[in-house]
Amino acid sequence: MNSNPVYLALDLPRLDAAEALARKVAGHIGGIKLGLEFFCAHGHHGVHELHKLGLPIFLDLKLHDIPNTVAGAMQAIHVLEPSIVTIHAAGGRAMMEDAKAAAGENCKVVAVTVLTSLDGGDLNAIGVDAEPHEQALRLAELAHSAGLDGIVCSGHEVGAVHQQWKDGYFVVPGLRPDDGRSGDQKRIMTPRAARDAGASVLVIGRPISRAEDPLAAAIAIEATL
Ligand SMILES: O=c1ccn([C@@H]2O[C@H](COP(=O)(O)O)[C@@H](O)[C@H]2O)c(=O)[nH]1
Repeated sequence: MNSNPVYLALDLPRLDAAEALARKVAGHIGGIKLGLEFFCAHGHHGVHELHKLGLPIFLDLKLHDIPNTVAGAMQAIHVLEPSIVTIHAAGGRAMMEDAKAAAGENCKVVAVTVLTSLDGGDLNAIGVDAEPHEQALRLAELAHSAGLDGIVCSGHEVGAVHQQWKDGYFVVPGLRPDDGRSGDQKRIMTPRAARDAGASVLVIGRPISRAEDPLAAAIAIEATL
C-alpha cells in the first residue's frame, strides 16, 4: 500500500462507472474497497477488472456464518488476492480463528465490531445491553484473542482499542468532512480526527463518490491528512 490511508468505497451498481471513478481518483487514494453491492453485482470478474488499476483491493464482505462455511468462503476468494477481508466479530471466536487460518498469507483479516450505522438504541433493539463503545471494545478483545489482524470500528472507539492492542490494524468507516452529510451513518468523525486517533485505514465512500467533483473531493480530503 502507498502511504495514503484512504480506501475508496466503490458502492456503485455499474462496473464501468466504478472503474471510471477509481481511475479518476487513483492518484489520491491508497486502495479500493469493494463491498457487498459491488461483489453481488460483479463477483470475481469485477474484482479482476479493478485490480488492473494496480491499487490494493479490500474485500468488505462482512462474512458471518458457521466456521466451516466462512473458512470455505475465505478459500474461494484467495485467487482475488485481497489485501484486507472483513468478517463479523459477532460470528464468534471459532469462526474468526477458522477464517484467519483459511486466509492468504498477505491478507489481513479484520472483524467488524459495531457497524457505524448503529447507535445505543439500535443495539438495545437487538438485545445488546451495552453502548457501542463498550460493545466495540468487548468484540475487539475477542478478535484479538482469536488471532485476527485487527478490527473495523468507528473513529470514536479506535483510540481506546489502540491502547489495548498496540500493533492492531484498525479500519475506520463512517468518515465525513466537517460539512459532510451523515446519511445512514450514526457514529461519524472527520478523516483527520480518525487518523489522529489511530486509524490504519480510512474508508471513504459517498463524500467522494457522490461529490459533484469526486477528484476535487479526494484531493481536499487528502490535504487534511
Ligand atoms: O461499520 C461499518 C462497516 C463498513 N462500512 C462500509 O464503509 C463504507 C462507508 O461508506 P460511506 O459512503 O463513506 O458512508 C460502506 O461501503 C459501508 O459498507 C461502514 O460504513 N460501517
